[in-house]
Amino acid sequence: MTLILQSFNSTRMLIYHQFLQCPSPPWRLWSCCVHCHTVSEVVLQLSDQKGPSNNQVIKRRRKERPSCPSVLDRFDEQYSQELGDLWASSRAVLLDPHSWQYGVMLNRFSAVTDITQILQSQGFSSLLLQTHVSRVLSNAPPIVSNTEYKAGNESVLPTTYVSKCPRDDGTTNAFSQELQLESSLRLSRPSLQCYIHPYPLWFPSQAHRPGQLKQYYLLNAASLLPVLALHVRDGEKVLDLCSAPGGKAIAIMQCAKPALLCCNEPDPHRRDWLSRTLESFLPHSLNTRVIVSAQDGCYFGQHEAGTYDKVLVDAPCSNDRSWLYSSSSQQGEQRLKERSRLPALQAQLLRSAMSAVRPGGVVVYSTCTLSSSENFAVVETVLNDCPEAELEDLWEEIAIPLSKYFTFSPAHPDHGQTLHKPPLQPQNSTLSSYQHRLGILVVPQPGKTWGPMFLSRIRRRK
Ligand SMILES: C[S@@+](CC[C@H](N)C(=O)[O-])C[C@H]1O[C@@H](n2cnc3c(N)ncnc32)[C@H](O)[C@@H]1O
Repeated sequence: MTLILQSFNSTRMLIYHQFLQCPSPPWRLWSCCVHCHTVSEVVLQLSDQKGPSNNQVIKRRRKERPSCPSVLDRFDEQYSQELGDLWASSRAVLLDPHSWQYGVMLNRFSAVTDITQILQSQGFSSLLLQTHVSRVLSNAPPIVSNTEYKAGNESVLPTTYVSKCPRDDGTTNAFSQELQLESSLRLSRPSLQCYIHPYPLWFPSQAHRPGQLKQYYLLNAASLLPVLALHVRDGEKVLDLCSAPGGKAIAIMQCAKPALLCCNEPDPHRRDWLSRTLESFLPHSLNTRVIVSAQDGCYFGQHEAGTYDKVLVDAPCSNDRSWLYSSSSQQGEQRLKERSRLPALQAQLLRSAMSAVRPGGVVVYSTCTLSSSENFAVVETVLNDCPEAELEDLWEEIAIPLSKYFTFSPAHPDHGQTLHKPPLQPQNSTLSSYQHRLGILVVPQPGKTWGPMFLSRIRRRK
């Protein structure tokens, strides 16, 4: 096992996890958990089972990239007004990429048992399994049985897989039996599984392996909330209106067996990226049910009015995390200039989604910005324009049960576990309680660095 830490300039380094040697074929992974604010380069050495000659060195360079001053100034001005006290701590998180946490979403179409073991041994725990939200989702009656799944060849997870992961003494243990049970449950009852760590642990992304599906997708765990809010059921027709690079499309396919998932993306480069994601995570047998389209989402609803049961609008927005690290001040300023056009585009996409959904169907609108004009204001505009739009409450269903993991605005003043539902007067925010009822906003905070993520759910009246 080799772990080389290079170029660190402080003793503030803390390694708080044991190295783990995983016996799973075809590769061995030694991994470690490093928490360090000043380490600028970490080299992890991975070795496959064929021996040291096949060693592969993976370098992870954490560049100390400066934030863009003009973007930061604009955010300071706007978000201190909109978020009040929450902005100072959120700002600290956004300005410290070393503190960012990553979620690991498992791919149920791949063999994931070994990954589950690795994650659990490293202190990752399942985000959604124990929550009210997942209970709501898993209470949906399983329409397909285990055998139907296998006949449809939609999972490559053999039921005997865990027997290939013996204990050191060659026997299988209670843990592997538990995993076996979990595996068969996953087959019979699709469920979204995401593992998170309390610390900002880096987990390696998976390279393309010809003929094999990827086992997991790394993401900001808050990105799963819009998918949970969509409540996709087996047999439904679903539209992912702004789909690339496809993280939420993959998450949708973990939750249920839709009759159709249409992934729309007008930008050709991003559409290629989307296609590669779908290919890497979904089996060929789903090719007729998961399709890619290339329309301008603003007009999608005109062409396919009333067609879909569920529509996700994960809109283009000022992506706060990435905008703060614009590659040059020129790029940052250009983005800020174009920012004023976003609310109109977002409202147009949301209107189009309201046309594409059938009466009684559901639209979820989401962004990854804290900006109120791209979040609450867009939803408010469209509600005013569409008499058939009916807002649904996400506080009881998502914000309150998941407040252990995410900080939602308005948070309790002490930033503790308790969350105030918005009809109560917000105490540390300048947004009105009416605005807060338009959706829920995940605000990155120390220790819960997920977000920014805004989501709102609207039902089209019958
Ligand atoms: C926030 S990203 C979507 C992320 C994606 N849902 C995921 O989870 O991986 C927004 C996407 O909307 C696309 N987009 C921009 N303008 C659009 C339009 N007029 N119609 C549809 N999509 C658009 C962008 O190219 C971008 O890929």
